Amino acid sequence: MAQLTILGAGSWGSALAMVLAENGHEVTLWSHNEYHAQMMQETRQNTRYLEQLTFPENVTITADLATAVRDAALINFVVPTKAIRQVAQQIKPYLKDKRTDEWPIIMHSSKGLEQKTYLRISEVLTEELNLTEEHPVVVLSGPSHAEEVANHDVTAITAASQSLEAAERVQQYFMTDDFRVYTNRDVIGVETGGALKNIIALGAGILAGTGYGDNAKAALVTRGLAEISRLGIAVGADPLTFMGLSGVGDLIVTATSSHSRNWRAGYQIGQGAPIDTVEEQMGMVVEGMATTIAGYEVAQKLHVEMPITTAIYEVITEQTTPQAAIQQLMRRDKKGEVHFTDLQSVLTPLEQDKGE
Ligand SMILES: NC(=O)C1=CN([C@@H]2O[C@H](COP(=O)(O)OP(=O)(O)OC[C@H]3O[C@@H](n4cnc5c(N)ncnc54)[C@H](OP(=O)(O)O)[C@@H]3O)[C@@H](O)[C@H]2O)C=CC1
Ligand SMILES: O=C(CO)COP(=O)(O)O
Repeated sequence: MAQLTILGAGSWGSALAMVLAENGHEVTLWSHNEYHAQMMQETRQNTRYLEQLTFPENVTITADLATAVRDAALINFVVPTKAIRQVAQQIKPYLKDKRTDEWPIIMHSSKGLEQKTYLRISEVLTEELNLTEEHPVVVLSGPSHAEEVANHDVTAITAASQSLEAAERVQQYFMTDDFRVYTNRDVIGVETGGALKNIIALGAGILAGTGYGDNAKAALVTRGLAEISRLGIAVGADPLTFMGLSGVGDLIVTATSSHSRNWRAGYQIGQGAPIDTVEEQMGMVVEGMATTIAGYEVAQKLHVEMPITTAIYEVITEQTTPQAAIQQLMRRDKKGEVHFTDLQSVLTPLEQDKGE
């Protein structure tokens, strides 16, 4: 059995460590917090992030990055997006030579876009670890609340990579009777869907917190998917990916569930909580806040129309209220409902714009 490493001991890193361990692998779970690592190693629990889980014996928890990384056959980044570049820089000294057979699979299971550069996480890892086409990143993404995975509820998820072989190895490592993994080649689509759905989940929470009902939720999710797809296609994704687990699947699970930290943060905002306190109150990462900023900025840069993202951006930057933002969305010019198959023709003029 292989030696596999998870970097990041929050809720998702802990749940994924459990999945790998249940498949019989030797798993190392790394936390950057020495005290937290020691507590988890001693008590076999992660009471701070995922209390229902008991770590199997074959999970070792450490705060020592060299130990975590040196002999790993797979390194899975599961830290918040804002920490990805820093953690990649930290592991560099401990990685083996790329020319040897011992080079690990580099993968991530996080969801977001880097602030200011708007890079996807695989692009940050490729940049920092000088990865080549021979060693492409694998992305694990899809509808998967950590709590439900820890409870052995049934989950289906996607492993995407430019290398089908690498994606299939990840599929092999993770797949269990209640954790089903599909492979996919569209890394851009899978990462873009995973990142942008958090914006819409935040919006769905805001709607619920403000008092709107199911019609509004369905409208938001459906039109949200249209704009996620529009931006995704503009950056090179396959439109069909947004119909899959990492697209509509993850959007449904996040925008309709109170498990979702993004939905809950939105709900608090809709209820009138001060926006600058919402993330801290959650005590866990709320990726949608930063992704809304990045998503809005990149849409502006690429001239992609994203009215819902713009409305949520204006709410979280306190330029408008949820009620005023919803009114503004409803009073936009009359439109036809553009189908996904038509999106490419809609985008062609935008593509030309980009080239100017
Ligand atoms: N939870 C879920 O159900 C799912 C989450 N994801 C994604 O996985 C990623 C991680 O989320 P999740 O585990 O839920 O987040 P949590 O908030 O539960 O945990 C975050 C973890 O990252 C650690 N961390 C924070 N900053 C750094 C840093 N600079 N260096 C190293 N470690 C750091 C935290 O440590 P400490 O608190 O000790 O500082 C904590 O262990 C996110 O991108 C999320 O969108 C994807 C699918 C499902
Ligand atoms: O990505 C997730 C489920 O697939 C988790 O979403 P939250 O970060 O909103 O909890």
